[in-house]
Amino acid sequence: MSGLNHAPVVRCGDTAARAGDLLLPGRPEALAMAPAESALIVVDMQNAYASPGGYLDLAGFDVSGTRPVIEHTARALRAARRAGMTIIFFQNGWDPEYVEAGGPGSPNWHKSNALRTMRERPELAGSLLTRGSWDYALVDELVPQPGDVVMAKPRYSGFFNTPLDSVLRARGIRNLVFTGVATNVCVESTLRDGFFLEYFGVVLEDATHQAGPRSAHEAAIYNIETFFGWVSTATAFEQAVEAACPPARAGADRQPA
Ligand SMILES: C/C(=C/NC(N)=O)C(=O)O
Repeated sequence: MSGLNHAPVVRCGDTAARAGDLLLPGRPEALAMAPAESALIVVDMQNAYASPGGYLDLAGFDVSGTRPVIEHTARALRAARRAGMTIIFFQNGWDPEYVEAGGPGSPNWHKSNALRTMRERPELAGSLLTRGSWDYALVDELVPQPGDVVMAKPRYSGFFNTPLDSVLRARGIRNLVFTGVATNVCVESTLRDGFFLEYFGVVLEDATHQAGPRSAHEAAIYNIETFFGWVSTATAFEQAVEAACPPARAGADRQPA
């Protein structure tokens, strides 16, 4: 992708890049990150947000552009696994009684388009973003593997009322690489909160999709690039992993006959 800078390089702690670092081209600068200090955060790749017939679709948002997001997230997952990074899948939603969603005393009750849609269409009551439902489930193409962390979140930010910060700190993680839906809601909210908590956040822009018009995605990317973090692509991430972790020599892992 054009526009991704290769220099200068930013590294958490402002130290020089070290052997084994991923050197990720990005905007406004490239980032150097040790895989052991980095996590791939897959935000809400649930049927609700990425599948026709899911919540966003039913609420009138265009989800026709989410297929490439699934594909690019799958590629980022393969690369992150190869690099040995921590992988965190978020699932947004609430208990079947919607206690965690908050009642009329919560702004979430008023602003959540999922809750509003269910109030407007009672036949959908109990089905949107409800734990245990098809809508809540991750898309079939993105299956967590043993060792991945799957975390529920009840609000847009992955840092709010979740163990995310303590899980990351316990592992010494400083860099967060984001994919998922929606760029302008949960991805941006989580990356922003991470910024305030001193995490270095980078979004893979081709592995995200907005809720709303394309200009909402562009505005979120602008905010991230200009104020809160860095912007790269799934392809650049794959290539950075490839460069840092070259494939084993052909035959090197064969057992002796
Ligand atoms: C609009 C919306 C976005 N969620 C997200 N995962 O970014 C919602 O949950 O209502």
